[in-house]
Amino acid sequence: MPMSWADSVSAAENPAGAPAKSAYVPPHLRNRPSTDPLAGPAQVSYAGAAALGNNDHSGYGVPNVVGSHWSGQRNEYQSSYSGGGGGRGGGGWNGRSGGWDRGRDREINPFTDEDNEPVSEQESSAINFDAYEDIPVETSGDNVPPPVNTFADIDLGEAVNENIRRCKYVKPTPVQRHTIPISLAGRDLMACAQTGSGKTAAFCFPIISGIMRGQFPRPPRPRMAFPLALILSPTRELSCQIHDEAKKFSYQTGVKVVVAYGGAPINQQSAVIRSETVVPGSKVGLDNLREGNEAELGQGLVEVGESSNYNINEAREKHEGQKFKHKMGPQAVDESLKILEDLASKFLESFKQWEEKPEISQDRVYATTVNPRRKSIQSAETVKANELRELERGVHILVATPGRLVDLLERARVSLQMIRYLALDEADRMLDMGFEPQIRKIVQQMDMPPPGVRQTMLFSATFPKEIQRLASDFLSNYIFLAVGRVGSSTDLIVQRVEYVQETDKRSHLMDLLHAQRENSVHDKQALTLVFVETKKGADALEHWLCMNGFPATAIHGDRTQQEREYALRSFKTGNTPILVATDVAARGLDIPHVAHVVNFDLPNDIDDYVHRIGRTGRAGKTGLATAFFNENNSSLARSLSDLMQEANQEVPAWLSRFAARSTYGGGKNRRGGARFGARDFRRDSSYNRGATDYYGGGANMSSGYASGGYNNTSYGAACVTSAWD
Ligand SMILES: Nc1ncnc2c1ncn2[C@@H]1O[C@H](COP(=O)(O)OP(=O)(O)OP(=O)(O)O)[C@@H](O)[C@H]1O
Repeated sequence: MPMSWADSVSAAENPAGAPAKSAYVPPHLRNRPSTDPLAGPAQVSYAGAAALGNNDHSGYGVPNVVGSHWSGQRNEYQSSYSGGGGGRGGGGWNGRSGGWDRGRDREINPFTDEDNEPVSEQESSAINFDAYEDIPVETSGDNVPPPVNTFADIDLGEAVNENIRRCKYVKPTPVQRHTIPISLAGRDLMACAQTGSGKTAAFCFPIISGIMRGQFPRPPRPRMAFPLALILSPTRELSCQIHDEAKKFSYQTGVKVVVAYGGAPINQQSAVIRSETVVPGSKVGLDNLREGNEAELGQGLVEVGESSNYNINEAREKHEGQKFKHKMGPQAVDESLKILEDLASKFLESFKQWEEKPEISQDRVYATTVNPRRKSIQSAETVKANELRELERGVHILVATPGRLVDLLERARVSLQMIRYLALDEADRMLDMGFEPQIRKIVQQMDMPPPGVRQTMLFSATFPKEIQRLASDFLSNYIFLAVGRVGSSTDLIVQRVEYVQETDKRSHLMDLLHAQRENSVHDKQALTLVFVETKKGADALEHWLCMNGFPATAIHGDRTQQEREYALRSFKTGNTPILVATDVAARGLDIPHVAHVVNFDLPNDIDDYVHRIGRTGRAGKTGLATAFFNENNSSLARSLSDLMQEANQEVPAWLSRFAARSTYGGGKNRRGGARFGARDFRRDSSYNRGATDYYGGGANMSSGYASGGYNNTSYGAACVTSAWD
């Protein structure tokens, strides 16, 4: 007879009640010391989303959702573990004998990673939860599960609870209080909450907990990954960050998280040799060469040649052992670049052939190409053997950027047919013009179960209506949740706008930085993030700042992955406390101690502004954002002025005059109708006109927030049509 998850816990702890036969053990219960070594593990039944109170997901019983394909799947799921465990090596979802258990033994403790030093008690208590107390919350949709107040109110499982303690999260943030019960109930969700308010944990906790509770079939094919959950995000850095967070939340649970993102090297070691010694951001690399460090090209080459053992031999023979010795003049540098160029084409050649012959060793095969403009080596295409190996070992949660995932799907490295949970972080960005085709391909045109079978969660701080409309294709009878005003910035960020002509921007920035330096003698960790509009602009400003004695680094889409990672690390550690960035760093990145965000160039869209300034003022901490505004930004004046008013910021009179003159621009969501992305687009009268009633015969809007309530706050203040009007 099937047991509930809670029963299985007690059964595992009480061997007397355990079935005699070997049976499936949820990952979080494996490796627990048993009082009776002969007792078999507990048997659990599938208790996925459908069984957790979801009133619209009938799980695999959803009739005719996509025809017989899914009906067949359902039978398979039901039968896979009946009778308990069987099969391979005492269970383990990935079908590898003892795989998860061994993996858990070797699991690196993410809480001791030097990049992720635990937050001190003092720092933790500095998180100002009071800042969130009166935050307006609105939910709409059928039967919205009520929010919880504490983590103890939610049954996430002891292993996750322990990790929450390790993270020093004392209580859930508002978005977590509302979304976790909704997600645990198996409901689809479109959630909008302010930057830095804890959305990552809000989607990770229920996914991890759901996987721990669930019972899933073994993957049908070896050498192909069949993740149960997919988390998509728009940038490599954000995917890595989510991966790091998810690893912490799932530590010692047995749930395995893998990240797949484009452009990183297969082998960090050889990549470091190439990128840091030979040519990172060209400048540093070439300086390295000039200043006497050895460029260990020969060594890198040998590694590649030996492991790929394929077509690279020619290049290897030619260059093996070559080292570029110190004090290289410009001529030697040019010469080295020429050799690198030659190598790059060889690598590319080898890469192409490898693509056709995947049985060839994947170790350390990578392709590079030379970017002549910047005279640097760029990883054009990278085959990441480590990543592939990780995937092959089995994965529960795959965190990926869309491009890389499409690549893996097309090469049949990953199948989405077992996906139970789909989360899109920065969902509005993922569905705007740049990403939409890739997302549609992944979600609708591959083998992912359809809405209603999988559980889908979309998160962002901004949610323009047209994007909501697109997103609804991916959802089934979903709940819309808005925590804080949709698309607004948090009041924790002090926003300043200064009128600065283009030609004065640099000197103005210099003044700001000088003032900051004087004021922050004792605050060495304060970091400044400077946003510019173009990649070229980022390079130029970085260079200019460095020349003027301000240690700066830069991140943008033309930089190699190694350069991007290096820049971010250098910024985070405070080695270069100024980071010049394009919008590639605008979303999601959670960098402690960013005290000041400068919009050197303002973006064209107010949502981008919201995300950019949201790199400061996170998790209840305060921050400062300064924007340089001039005539070129006129189209943003009105939405910027409104946004600032809503966040109780002082709006300069000159900006109000600009705003009065201009119509709405700078924010597609702001045009027409209620502003600030307003609320659930299904509540628009135009939505239901002549259309099927989304709520199945009568909208049931509920304001999910009991205490406070947004009507009691100042958010509907004079002059401002808030999202809640
Ligand atoms: N319950 C909690 N208690 C304390 N800190 C928390 C809690 N939940 C999350 N945090 C911290 O808050 C910070 C911001 O979280 P997160 O990056 O998930 O924000 P976000 O809402 O996704 O922001 P963005 O919109 O910019 O992507 C992180 O440092 C995270 O560790």
